[in-house]
Amino acid sequence: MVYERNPGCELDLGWINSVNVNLSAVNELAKKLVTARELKGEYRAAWLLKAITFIDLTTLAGDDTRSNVSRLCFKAAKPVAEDLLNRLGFDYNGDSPIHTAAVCVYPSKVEDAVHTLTKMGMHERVKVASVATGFPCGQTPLKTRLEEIRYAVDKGAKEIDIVIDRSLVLTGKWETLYQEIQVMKEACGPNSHMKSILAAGELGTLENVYKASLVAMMAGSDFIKTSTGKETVNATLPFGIVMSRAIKEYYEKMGYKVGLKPAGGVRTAQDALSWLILVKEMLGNDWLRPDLFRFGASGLLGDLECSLYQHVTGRFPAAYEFSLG
Ligand SMILES: O=C[C@H](O)COP(=O)(O)O
Repeated sequence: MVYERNPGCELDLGWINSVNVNLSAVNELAKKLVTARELKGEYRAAWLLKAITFIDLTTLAGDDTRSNVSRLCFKAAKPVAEDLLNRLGFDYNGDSPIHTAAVCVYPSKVEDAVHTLTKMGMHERVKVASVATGFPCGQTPLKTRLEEIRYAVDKGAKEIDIVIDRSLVLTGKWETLYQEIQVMKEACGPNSHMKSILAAGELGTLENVYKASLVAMMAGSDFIKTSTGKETVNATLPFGIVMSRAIKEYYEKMGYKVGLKPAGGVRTAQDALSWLILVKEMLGNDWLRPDLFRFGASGLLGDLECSLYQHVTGRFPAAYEFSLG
């Protein structure tokens, strides 16, 4: 996976203040995306497999342990039962492309994930992502938030999912938001990719989601991510539409491709297909690569595997036939 780094640009308040979102057009498009996901036949299997390669397989729970993080890593490295994968024409030998893009854990579990993936020889292919900066609320002092990033990088995280301080968006403090994200990017250092979680469900309006997306990109975010998974409203298609528009506009003006990561509540194969169609329609095939698109999900993989099984056998799997992970 080759990352394109976003160097960011100066904060452009004129650009931010010119943002205007047509709510009914966004909702209309979101409805169409739900209808468009009814893919059939071979295409469907190919898209389901592709969806697996975009997952940041996540565990962000208070009871995470070294062993459940290890299990997560095994599942990330071999996400589909081997016999099912064989029936789809793939295997796990050599350079199998079938693995998730990353695992995503708390900073204190980064070392465990790096250890397991290294032992499996998969650490170059399955990245270790860590949430940081007072996840999920981002309400700790900036100094502490930056230390958390440095800790996770030091333990081997190659991707850092920061959370923004939503109060800065709600009070229109764009300069402070920009400066905070900029120093967070610096703290990630030259080798760790930064995803900025906007927590769109807490930003009040779609216009704020658009503006926060632009500020995050101007400050150098390599990805913008919808949600932490802990808000009341997480990854919705309207958020995805608005954030994709912002990504496209940023690309057209600045020439850098920033990635998109819907996260939180993406649980079914149908949800995943809607997102893939959204990205294809709004950003184009260039974005359908793990370095530019991810799903942050703890439960999606099981349903993708189940749908692949159904595709191959024409029936739902019995519980004993494979682990849904
Ligand atoms: O960043 C990833 C999210 O926390 C995952 O949310 P989820 O558990 O609803 O899939």
